[in-house]
Amino acid sequence: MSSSPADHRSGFACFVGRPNAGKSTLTNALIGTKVAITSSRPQTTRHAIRGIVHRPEAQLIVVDTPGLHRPRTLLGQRLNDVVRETWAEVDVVGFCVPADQKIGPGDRFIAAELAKVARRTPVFGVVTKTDLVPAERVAQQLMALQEVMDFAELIPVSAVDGYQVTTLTDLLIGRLPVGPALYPGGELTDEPETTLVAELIREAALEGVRDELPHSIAVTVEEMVPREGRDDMLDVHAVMYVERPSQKSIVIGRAGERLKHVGSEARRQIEALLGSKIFLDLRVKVAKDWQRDPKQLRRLGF
Ligand SMILES: Nc1nc2c(ncn2[C@@H]2O[C@H](COP(=O)(O)OP(=O)(O)OP(=O)(O)O)[C@@H](O)[C@H]2O)c(=O)[nH]1
Repeated sequence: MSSSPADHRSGFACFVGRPNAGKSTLTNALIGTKVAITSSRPQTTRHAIRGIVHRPEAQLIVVDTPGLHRPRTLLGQRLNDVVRETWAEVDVVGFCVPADQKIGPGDRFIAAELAKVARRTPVFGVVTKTDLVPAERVAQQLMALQEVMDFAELIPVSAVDGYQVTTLTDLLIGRLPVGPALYPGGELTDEPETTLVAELIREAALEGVRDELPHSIAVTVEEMVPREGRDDMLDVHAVMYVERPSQKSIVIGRAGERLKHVGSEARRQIEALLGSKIFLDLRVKVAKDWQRDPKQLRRLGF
């Protein structure tokens, strides 16, 4: 661990907001590397993946939580528990509302929950995706957001064109306690590599399946080992779980085309993450109703 100046700050932040608010993309923009999972489908972030902003004067650890939502399954309940636990632990929370959508009941539901932690933890109102709308619309959204609850800061940002991403980072850092760096320099995430690899495969699989049910796919990495006799190649053995045989045929596709595409897309992402060539052995299995079965949930890492 590097030595830190006396006024060095360190601590945790997380972004909350309804599905698709842009939390993962914003986390990636802050960190500058792809660690959280983005997808155009809602509620795809499951793990509290952390990315770390390293600066000489501060270390900001971003915890990316799943979206808070009305729970219908055991998995849904666990996700909400994770969200609340995360809020209780962090130093500052960013509540994300997209600039291009009206503030609705979903946002108010989250704001009401957030108001409970706002006494102890500063909550920022963050208007995301400002690149999608004209400036007047951003201003209107800021005013509408101000009505929802008392924020410690209000700030518009765009993760896509980088607007105010650094300013937001500065403001977040300003709320961290004085303290030494908590993680060694250069480390971007403390998730085990296998979890990140599994998430990348799941993301690729979700992009491939245009119809339904992001929650019906889970991925585990069974083994990740260097290829014998080569130091530039890893063998990755992974299993994609679906809930029903019908879903299995969807993810495999006609003559295996879809699975092949998912495999090569995931391989590209994993190679970029690990900086090594990989061979991906990806199999599909049916784990009946895994979302409702505590034993299976545990095995799949929830
Ligand atoms: N134009 C634009 N699109 C964005 C921006 N940020 C995110 N998006 C898009 O909005 C969609 C949702 O973004 P995510 O970052 O996955 O949203 P999220 O809030 O993490 O979503 P969940 O994981 O479902 O809770 C994706 O298609 C992103 O590409 C932005 O600043 N500008």
